[in-house]
Amino acid sequence: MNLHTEILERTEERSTHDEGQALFGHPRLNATGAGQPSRLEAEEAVRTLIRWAGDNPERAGLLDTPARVVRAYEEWFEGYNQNPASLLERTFDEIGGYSQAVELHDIPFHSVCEHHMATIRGKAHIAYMPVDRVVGISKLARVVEACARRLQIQERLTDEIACAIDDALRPGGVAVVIEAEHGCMSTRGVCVHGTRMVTKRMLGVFDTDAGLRREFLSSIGM
Ligand SMILES: Nc1nc2c(ncn2[C@@H]2O[C@H](COP(=O)(O)OP(=O)(O)OP(=O)(O)O)[C@@H](O)[C@H]2O)c(=O)[nH]1
Ligand SMILES: [Zn+2]
Repeated sequence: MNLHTEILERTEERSTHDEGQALFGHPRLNATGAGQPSRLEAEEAVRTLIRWAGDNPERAGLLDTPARVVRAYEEWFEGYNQNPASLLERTFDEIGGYSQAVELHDIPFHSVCEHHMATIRGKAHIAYMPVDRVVGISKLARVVEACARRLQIQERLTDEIACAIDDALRPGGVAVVIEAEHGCMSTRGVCVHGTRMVTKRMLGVFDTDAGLRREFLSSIGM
């Protein structure tokens, strides 16, 4: 089967990923809402952690810290208020005869590991094979942000980015590679610096066509 036929068949036959488990509606991505503590309760929790760390939340330098931390959480976890797929709703279909992969490399991101709530910092590389339409390229970086600004493990982050693009754009295939350093490994526990965790999610033609996959991986230096 040639690549074009494969893409068409995929477009016609495939169903959405986990129908009824759309990213935003999925329980793991929709943890806020009912039962969400008030801002004052959240600030009190930060005071407790300051005491747990061994310091005094009433000393002058720490008085405003709980409010700052709670505001910072609103930025670090902004993803819970975003629906990644909806960021890809506006598409462009005047793409001439363009029929090759579209790639965006080296998208920096910051996430928080769900085991230790330590920083995951790294970059994502994305490719998709458009079928008749493309998305504004900045939207791919926005999808990474929306998925990363939550409590995550890297494998799921990789999967969610790929599935959001796949569900929204219905392309011939999607490839997502993430390389990241985990603060929970470098600043505590085993205390190993400079390691890089690499995860890959290949869908559609990037899964079935080894040549295409190799081309993408080699274009990002892998
Ligand atoms: N697979 C995977 N593991 C992760 C990720 N982020 C953190 N981890 C690991 O999750 C594991 C949690 O292991 P536990 O044994 O429950 O926790 P722990 O006792 O704090 O483990 P150490 O980090 O080895 O001290 C650790 O090995 C972390 O390195 C991730 O994104 N993916
Ligand atoms: Zn961790």
